[in-house]
Amino acid sequence: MSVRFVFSKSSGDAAGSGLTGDPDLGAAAPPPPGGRARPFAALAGTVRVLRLVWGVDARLTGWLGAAIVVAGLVPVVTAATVRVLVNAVLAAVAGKGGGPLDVRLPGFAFDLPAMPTGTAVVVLVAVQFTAAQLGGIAAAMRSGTQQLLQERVTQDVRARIMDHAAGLELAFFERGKSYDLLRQAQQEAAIRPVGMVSSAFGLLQNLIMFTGLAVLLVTVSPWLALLALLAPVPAFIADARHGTQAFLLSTLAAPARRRMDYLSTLLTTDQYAKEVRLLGLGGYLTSRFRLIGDRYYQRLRTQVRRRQTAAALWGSLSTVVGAGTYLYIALAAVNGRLTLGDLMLYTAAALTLQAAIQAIFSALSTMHESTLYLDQLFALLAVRPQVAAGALPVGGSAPRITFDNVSFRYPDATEWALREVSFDLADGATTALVGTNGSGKSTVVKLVCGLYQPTEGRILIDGVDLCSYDPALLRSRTAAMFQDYVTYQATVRENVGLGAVDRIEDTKAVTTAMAGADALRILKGLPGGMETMLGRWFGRGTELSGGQWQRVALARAFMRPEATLLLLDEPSSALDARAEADLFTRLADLSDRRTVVYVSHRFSTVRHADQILVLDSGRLVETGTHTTLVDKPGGTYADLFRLQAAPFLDPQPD
Ligand SMILES: Nc1ncnc2c1ncn2[C@@H]1O[C@H](COP(=O)(O)OP(=O)(O)OP(=O)(O)O)[C@@H](O)[C@H]1O
Repeated sequence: MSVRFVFSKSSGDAAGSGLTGDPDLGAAAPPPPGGRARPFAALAGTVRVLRLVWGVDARLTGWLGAAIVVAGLVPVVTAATVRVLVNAVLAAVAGKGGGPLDVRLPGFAFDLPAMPTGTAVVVLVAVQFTAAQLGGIAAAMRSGTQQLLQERVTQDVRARIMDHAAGLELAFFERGKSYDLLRQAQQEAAIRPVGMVSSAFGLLQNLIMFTGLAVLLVTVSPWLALLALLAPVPAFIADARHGTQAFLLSTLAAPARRRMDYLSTLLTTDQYAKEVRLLGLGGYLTSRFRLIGDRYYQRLRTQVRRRQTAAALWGSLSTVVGAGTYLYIALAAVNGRLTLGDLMLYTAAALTLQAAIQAIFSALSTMHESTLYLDQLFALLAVRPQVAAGALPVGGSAPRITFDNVSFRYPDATEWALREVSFDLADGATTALVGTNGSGKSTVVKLVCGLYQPTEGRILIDGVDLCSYDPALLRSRTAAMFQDYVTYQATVRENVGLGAVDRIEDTKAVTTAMAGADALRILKGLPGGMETMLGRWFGRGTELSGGQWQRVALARAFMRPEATLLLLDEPSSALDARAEADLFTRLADLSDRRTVVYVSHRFSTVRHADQILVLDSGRLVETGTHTTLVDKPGGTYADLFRLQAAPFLDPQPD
C-alpha cells in the first residue's frame, strides 16, 4: 500500500524540540493525490469501516445493521401511511368512503382490499403505531450496540497499533516522519473509531431513509425527487474539500502536538519535577506550550471559518430547493393536480428528508476524513520490518561473536557511529568495551542484540550471519541491560519478572534473579516486600535510589538463566564501590556458560575482562588485555587508564 500523505518539509525535525525558536507548523502541504472532493471515496471509506467493524465483532455489527435498517425505514412507512390515511379520510368526507385503499409506489400501484373507512383508519393508525414502536426499539438498539461496538473498535484499533509497533524495528522510531505516522495513528485511535462507527452507520440509516423518501416522492413527481437528490451534491463537494484541508492540517500539526505533549510531560511527570523546579522552568515551559498551541490554533481557526462558511452557503442551496418544492406541491394541490394526501406525504417527508440530507452531508465529510485516517492507519499497519527474519535455531552453548568489517549509521544520521569494525569474541569470554563518550560502545551492544542491522559488513554468531537466526529464539538466549534501562511503574516483582514474562509469577525465579543482582537487600526496606509498588503513577508507590533501581534492572536481565549471551551497558554506573566489585566477581563466575559483553568507564572493573576493545570515534583502535594495553606507549587505553588512576597514584600534598 502506498502512503498517500504529503509531509511538509518542516513537519519533521526542522523546528526541533519546541523549547526555543519559531514554532511554525510549516508550509501548507499540497493536497494528496485524489484528495479533492471524493464522494465515492467517502462511500468506499464507509465500506472499509464496515469491514473493519465487522471483523471486530460480527454479531454486534449484525444487530446494529438490523437496527439501522428498521430505523431508516420507519419514517418512510410513516410518510407513506399518512398519504393513504388522508386520502381515505378525504374520500369518506366526499361520500366515497369504503373503497379500495390506493397505495402507490413508483413502477407499480396496488390497492389494499376495500374496507369500511373506520376499519381502514384503525388499520393505518395501527401500522403507524407499530412503525413508531419499532422505531423506538430500533433507536434504543442502535444506541446500545453502537456504544458497545465503538468501545470494541477503539480498543481493537489501539491494540493493533500497539501490537504492530512492538514488532517494528527500532529504526522506525528514529525516523521523524515514520514516528509522526505512528504518533498520529495512535493519538487518533482513541477518538477516531467512535466517530467512524457512528458516521458510517448514521450514513447507512440516512441513506435508507433518504432513498425511501425519494422513492415516495417519485410517486408525487419524478422531477422533485431528482431535485432532492441533486441539491446536496455541491455542498458535499465543498465540504469534502475542506475535510481534506482539515486532515492535512492535523497531519501538519502532529509534530507540534508532539512538542506540546513533551512540554506538558516535563511539567506534569514526577521524573522531571525535581530539575524543572530547581531551574524554575515552569513559566517558561508553559509559555512555550501556549506559543506552539496558539500557532496551531490560528491555522485551525482560519480553516474552520472557511469550512463552516462554505457549509452554510452551500447548505442554504438545499433549503432553497426544499422551499421551492414545497411551493410547487402546495400550488399543485390547490389546482387539483395533486391530492391532499400527496401534500401531506410531502409535508411528512420534506422535513425528514432535509434532516437526512444534512446528516448525509456531515456523515460523508466525516467519512471522508475517516478515510484519510484509515489510509494512514493501514499505511502504518502495512509497514513491515525491512529485514526478513531468519529461521535458524540458536545453539544452547555460549556463542562466539564476530564483527566482520561492520560500519553503522543511525537512521537519518549523516555521521558514521561505527566504521569498519572487526573483532572476534570467543565463546564464554568476558569482553569489556572501553572508549570516550560517543565512541560507539552502546552502538556495538545494540547491534549485537539485533536491534539494528549493520549498514555495511556482517555480524556472525558461531560463524553464521546474525540475520539467519530466528530472532525470537535469539532474543530468548540474550539477556541485556541498557544504559537507559526502564524503570517500570509496577511492583518490584513485576519490575524484575518482566525479564522473562512467562515466569513473572514464579517467586523462586524472581528471588534467584534478584540474588544474582544483589538486589534482595532492597526488599528489607520495602513495606510490601516484593509486592511493593515502585513509582507513583498508580497509587502510593515507593521511590528507589538510583543504585537500587539499577540493581532491579540488573535483576531483570538475570531473569533469563538460560541466556547464553549477556550484554550489560554500564551496569555499575550507579552502584557503590562494594556492590560494583561484587557484581564483577559474579560476572567472572558466569563465564564459560555465557559470553559476556559489558561497557564500563571504570578501569577497576574493566581490568578483569578476558579481552578489552577500545573504541575511538566509531573505530576499533586497540584490542587486548589490561596487561597488554596498559603499558602500550601512546595507547588510548593507557592514556585513559592513567587519567583515571592519577588522582589515586599521585595524591596532592595538602
Ligand atoms: N539513536 C541514535 N540516533 C542517532 N545517532 C545516535 C543514536 N545513538 C547514538 N548516536 C550517535 O552514535 C555515536 C555513538 O554513540 P554511542 O551511544 O554508541 O556511544 P557510547 O560510546 O556508548 O557513548 P557513552 O559513553 O556516552 O555512552 C554518537 O556519535 C552518537 O551521537
